Amino acid sequence: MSSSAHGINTIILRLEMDKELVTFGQVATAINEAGGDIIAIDVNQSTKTMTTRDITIQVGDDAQQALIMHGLLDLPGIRIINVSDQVFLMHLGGKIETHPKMRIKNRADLSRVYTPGVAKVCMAIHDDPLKAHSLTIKRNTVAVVSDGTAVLGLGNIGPEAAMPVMEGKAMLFKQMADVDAFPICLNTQDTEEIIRTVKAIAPAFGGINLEDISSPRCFEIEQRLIEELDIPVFHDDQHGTAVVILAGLINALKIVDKKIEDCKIVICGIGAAGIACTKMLLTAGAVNVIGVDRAGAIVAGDYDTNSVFGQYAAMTNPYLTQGDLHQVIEDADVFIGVSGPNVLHVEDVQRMAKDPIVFAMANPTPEIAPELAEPFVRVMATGRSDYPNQINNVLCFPGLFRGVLDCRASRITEGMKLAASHAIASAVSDEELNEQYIIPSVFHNEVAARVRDAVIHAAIEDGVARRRRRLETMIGTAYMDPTSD
Ligand SMILES: NC(=O)C1=CN([C@@H]2O[C@H](COP(=O)(O)OP(=O)(O)OC[C@H]3O[C@@H](n4cnc5c(N)ncnc54)[C@H](O)[C@@H]3O)[C@@H](O)[C@H]2O)C=CC1
Ligand SMILES: CC(=O)C(=O)O
Ligand SMILES: [Mg+2]
Repeated sequence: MSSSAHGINTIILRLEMDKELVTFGQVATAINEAGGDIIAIDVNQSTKTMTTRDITIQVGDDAQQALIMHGLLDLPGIRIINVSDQVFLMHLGGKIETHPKMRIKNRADLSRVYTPGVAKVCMAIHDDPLKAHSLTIKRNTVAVVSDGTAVLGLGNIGPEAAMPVMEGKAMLFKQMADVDAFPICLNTQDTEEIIRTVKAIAPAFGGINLEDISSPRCFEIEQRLIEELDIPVFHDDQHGTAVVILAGLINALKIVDKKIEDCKIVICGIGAAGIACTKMLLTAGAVNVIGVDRAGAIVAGDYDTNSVFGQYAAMTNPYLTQGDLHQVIEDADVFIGVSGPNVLHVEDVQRMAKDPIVFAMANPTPEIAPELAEPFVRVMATGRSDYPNQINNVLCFPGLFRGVLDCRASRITEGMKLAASHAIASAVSDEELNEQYIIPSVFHNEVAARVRDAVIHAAIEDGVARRRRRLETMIGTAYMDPTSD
């Protein structure tokens, strides 16, 4: 599936046109009739008989792109020389690179940043390993680790194919919160080997962000790494997503004037994101949460109590509601989808309670297309950037890790996650809050700083902040003071 299958995209067509057989007007009409929007035209080459033009076109999806191509090929005297897709162009050669902080101008500099000078620094860290936090990049680094088993909603596509997502996460870490993140895609899907490998690379990092590792392996991998490492480990798809969902729900419930404890909440997709989201909503006061996976509602008694679904059933579905998604959705106040594409139907949404809230967060294709659901819901959100109300873990992980690195937290507590949710929700003021704006934009310039401050505050309260300098003075300061310890 190409990326243009997932939203508006821009393509550039290089067309060779025989001037005697076809006019540019005919070309433009063919593109417009197929639904394409021409946004730029460049003449690349022109002779008496032939002209080559680059035509930049906005297209809705792959089907529309194919329609445009067919329309053009139906014209006489047209040859399509090349099609370039902006999404692919932006990925050429990867999306990130490393930069040195200073230039080595001469031998004296060389002898300081490298041998022999560097040896002094090595030995200082050898004598006091904590100095690695102030004398190496560890102070500001996060490893974004994936095994490629649950990449977005694309499934087990392997480590190479996971790289573009992990590079994207690294870009976001840097741009949103000045964290230096490294995409690390492992060529193993074995739980023990992943744990061993992450532990082995940990010395270079101040934190570990696990990404797109499928459930249930992700639970053990995260738990073991939390126990066995002295830096924070956070599975973004579980907790980052849960933090942002709760933030969105806090604000959406204000709009519909309902209390979380009174709501029937259906969560579809009881994997990494679904389980963490459930736990967070229960902590926030939800009572009637019903989880639905491929085999229908998860009900106590149907599963071994030690299994993942057995443990899930024990904390949810108090009224033992049974059935598939289309049955369970009846009278639900809230639907949260973290499963796969198009599992929720318009008829389901129509049977929800008054003022339904639908968060269809499967990426890249949501559980229901907003165009279909919107006429029947009060608040609609997706995980995507091309619709309003983007509920995406990018609102959490940059600011959260910024806070964690700045206060050198030993781990990430429930209190820190809850604080992050409230910080994100608070970035939408009461005056701004409306059906189309329940969650701040990913580009809201205060979100990462708010999350960072709230996380540091909670880390101090929970006793997990290890920074030696007076921690209180960090809140509200500029990011990271490199001279302080
Ligand atoms: N918007 C956001 O920030 C985020 C969105 N997601 C999306 O949520 C989805 C799940 O992600 P993870 O929890 O990491 O994956 P996962 O693989 O851990 O869990 C997915 C779960 O959904 C279930 N599922 C799949 N198709 C289903 C269907 N038709 N009906 C019911 N259940 C179904 C699977 O059995 C599995 O239990 C993906 O599409 C992912 O892109 C995940 C994390 C963040
Ligand atoms: C956003 C994200 O992390 C996911 O869809 O997996
Ligand atoms: Mg993810």
